[in-house]
Amino acid sequence: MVTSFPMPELIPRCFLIAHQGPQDRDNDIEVHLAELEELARACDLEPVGRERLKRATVESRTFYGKGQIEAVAHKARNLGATMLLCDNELSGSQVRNLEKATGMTCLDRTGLILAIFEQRAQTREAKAQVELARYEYELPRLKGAWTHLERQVGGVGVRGGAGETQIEVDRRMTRLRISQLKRELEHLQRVRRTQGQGRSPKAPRVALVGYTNAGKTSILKALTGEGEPRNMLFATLDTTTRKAWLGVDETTGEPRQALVSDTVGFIRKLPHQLVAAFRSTLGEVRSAEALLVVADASSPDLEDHLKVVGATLKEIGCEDHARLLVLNQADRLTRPRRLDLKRAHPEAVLTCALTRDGVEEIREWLLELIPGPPRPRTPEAWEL
Ligand SMILES: Nc1nc2c(ncn2[C@@H]2O[C@H](COP(=O)(O)OP(=O)(O)OP(=O)(O)O)[C@@H](O)[C@H]2O)c(=O)[nH]1
Ligand SMILES: [Mg+2]
Repeated sequence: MVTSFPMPELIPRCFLIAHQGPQDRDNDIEVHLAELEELARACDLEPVGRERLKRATVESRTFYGKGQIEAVAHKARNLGATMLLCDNELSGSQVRNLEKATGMTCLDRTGLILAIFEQRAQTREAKAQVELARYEYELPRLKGAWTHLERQVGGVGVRGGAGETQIEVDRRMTRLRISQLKRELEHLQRVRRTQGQGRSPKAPRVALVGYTNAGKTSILKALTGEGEPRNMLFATLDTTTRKAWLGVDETTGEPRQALVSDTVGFIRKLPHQLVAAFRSTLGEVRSAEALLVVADASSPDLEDHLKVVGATLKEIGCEDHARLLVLNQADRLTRPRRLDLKRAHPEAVLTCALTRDGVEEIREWLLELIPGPPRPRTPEAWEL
C-alpha cells in the first residue's frame, strides 16, 4: 500500500514597506501597513515584517532612497522573504528598478489588489472586469518592459507593417483586447438589465455598500437568510441580489419584500482601473433606490473608512442616493464607545449581524421604502 504524506505548502514570504513623508503621522502609515498585511494574507502571502521609510522627497528612479532599499532588502532576505510589497503606487520602471536593486519580486498596492481580484473572480463578468483592469494597469507600463526588444521590426502578420516596433505591437494588441472586453461587458450588462426587468415594482431595490470586511454579506444573510460571510478582504466580488421578506401587508394581505444586493467592498486607494472596470457591477448600486452603508463600528479607523466609502460612492455617481448608515459589529464595542458613536451618528443603526441585534431597525427602514397603497383621490369640483 502506498501511503501519501501531505506536502507542507510553501507560502511565499513578503516584507512590507511604505513611504513616510514629513507630514505623515506614524500611526496613519502603520494603519496603512496593517491593511497591506491583510491584503497580503488575502493573496496567500505570509507577511514577515514591515517598515516605514522616512524621506522628505521621493526618488524618481526607485521611489524610496537607495540606502533605505539596501537596508530593507537585507533585513527582508534574512527573514526569508522573497517579495517586497510597497504601499505606494509605483510606475512600471520604478518596480523594475526596485527589483534590480533588491533581487526580490516587487508588487505595489494596486498590483496586489489586482492579484487578489484575479484569484477570486468566479463569474464571466467578474473575470472580464478584472482582466480589463489588468490591461488598463499594464498599458502605460508596457514601455520599458520591452526596451530590450525595442527595435524596428518591419514585416507582415501581426506586426502592423514596416516600422512598427515591438512596443507598438504590444500596445496595439492590448488596446484591441481592452475594446473586446468592454464590448463583452456591455453585452453582459444588457443581459443583467433584461433579467432585472421582471422584478416586482413594489419591491424596493437596495444595495449593501461599504468598506471591505465590514460585514455586508453578514447583513445580507441576516436580512435574507442567504450569503456566505468570510473573514477576508474582498471575499465578495460578484453582485448577488436576494429577497428580504418584510412581513405581510395588513390591508391587502400581499407579501412585502425588498431586493437586497451584496456588492464588492471598497478600500482606500482602490485602483481606479478597478473602479472603472467594476462600473457595470456597481451599476446595481447606481440603479438601486437606496443604499445600506455598512461599516465596521469596532474599527479604530471607522471615520476614515466612511470617508473612503463616501468618496467612492461619489466616484460611481451615487452621492444623491437615500442611505442608512449601518454601524455593524456593535457587539465588539465598549459601552462608552457605543454612546460616542450614537452621539456622532444619531441617524445610524447599530447592529450585530451575528446575533441580528438591530437588524429589525433595518427592516423598518426598508418597509418605509415600499410604495404605500394608492391614496383615495379627492374628486375635483368639476367632476361632481
Ligand atoms: N463580531 C462580529 N463579527 C462580524 C459581524 N458582522 C460580520 N462579522 C464578521 O466579519 C467578517 C467579515 O464579514 P463579511 O460579511 O464577509 O464582510 P463583507 O463586508 O461582506 O466583506 P467583503 O465581501 O470581503 O468585502 C466575518 O468573519 C464575519 O463573521 C458582527 O456584527 N459582529
Ligand atoms: Mg462580502
